[in-house]
Amino acid sequence: MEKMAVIQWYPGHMAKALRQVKENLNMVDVVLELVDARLPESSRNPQILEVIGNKMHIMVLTKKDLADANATRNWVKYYEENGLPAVAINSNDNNNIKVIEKKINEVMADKIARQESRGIFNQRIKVMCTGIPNVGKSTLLNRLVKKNVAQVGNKPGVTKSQQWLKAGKELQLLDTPGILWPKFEDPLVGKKLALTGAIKDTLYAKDDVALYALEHFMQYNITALQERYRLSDEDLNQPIVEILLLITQRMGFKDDYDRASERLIFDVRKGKLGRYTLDQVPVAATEI
Ligand SMILES: Nc1nc2c(ncn2[C@@H]2O[C@H](COP(=O)(O)OP(=O)(O)OP(=O)(O)O)[C@@H](O)[C@H]2O)c(=O)[nH]1
Repeated sequence: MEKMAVIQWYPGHMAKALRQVKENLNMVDVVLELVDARLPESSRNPQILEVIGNKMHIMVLTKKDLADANATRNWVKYYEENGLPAVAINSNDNNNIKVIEKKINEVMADKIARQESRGIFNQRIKVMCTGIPNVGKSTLLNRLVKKNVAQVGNKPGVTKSQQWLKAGKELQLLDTPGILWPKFEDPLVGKKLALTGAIKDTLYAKDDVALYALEHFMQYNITALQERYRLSDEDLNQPIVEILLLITQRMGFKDDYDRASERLIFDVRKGKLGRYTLDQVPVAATEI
């Protein structure tokens, strides 16, 4: 992934956003750490985690409608078993929003009880919403607030500043811009983030990401690949680069595999090859 190695994707506003998270942490009761259900671990920003420290926090696996349902269940179970409250949601479904509200109340129950024993009632719970770009922070906030207050975009980096919003009678929410970390130790993480739309499209080599997608679907959902691009068993016996060239031809793009790669990535993002989860739950994990 040559392009990724040389292009600067950690602009000033991300460094600033991380500083803001740090500065506001004392003001909030609970942090929602939004991760993409299709890649829960790869979309966890280690810098955000470091800043959050021991603050009470809830893992929110977004876009569960795009992820493999079984894998999502296992991820939620995995986090919960490791002492981290977790919920999976589809922000486009209002019913899912209640799940978050319930979880926040659950996590805050002890603190609320302590406040009430001191005669303090009806304090709004202050919630900070963090995560990488395009993970769905603004969409979730808009749902919780029940109006369009945060700007939503299907490309990363739409939210540029922080804002406090009131949600119902109980919550006060702080939106933050998406934050990526400066360097991916594992190049695979970069490919997964690119494939799912967390990195600007101009910042990665499309064919590299398309080849990764092909490898994933060859292993986990070969039927979807065959059906979508009319590939026979024989076609799939070829080296992966040859398969990409075949798909390019099937798409009618002759030898323009850059264009085909773009289309393939788009298809994966839109769920045209079915639901998928790129991160596998660790089998014998003891801690996170
Ligand atoms: N399918 C699906 N799409 C979602 C969900 N949540 C958000 N999206 C879509 O994901 C894209 C990004 O959502 P945003 O809410 O703008 O993401 P953000 O985290 O605020 O993005 P930044 O401003 O870049 O930090 C939009 O196209 C949303 O419609 C979800 O649960 N399911």
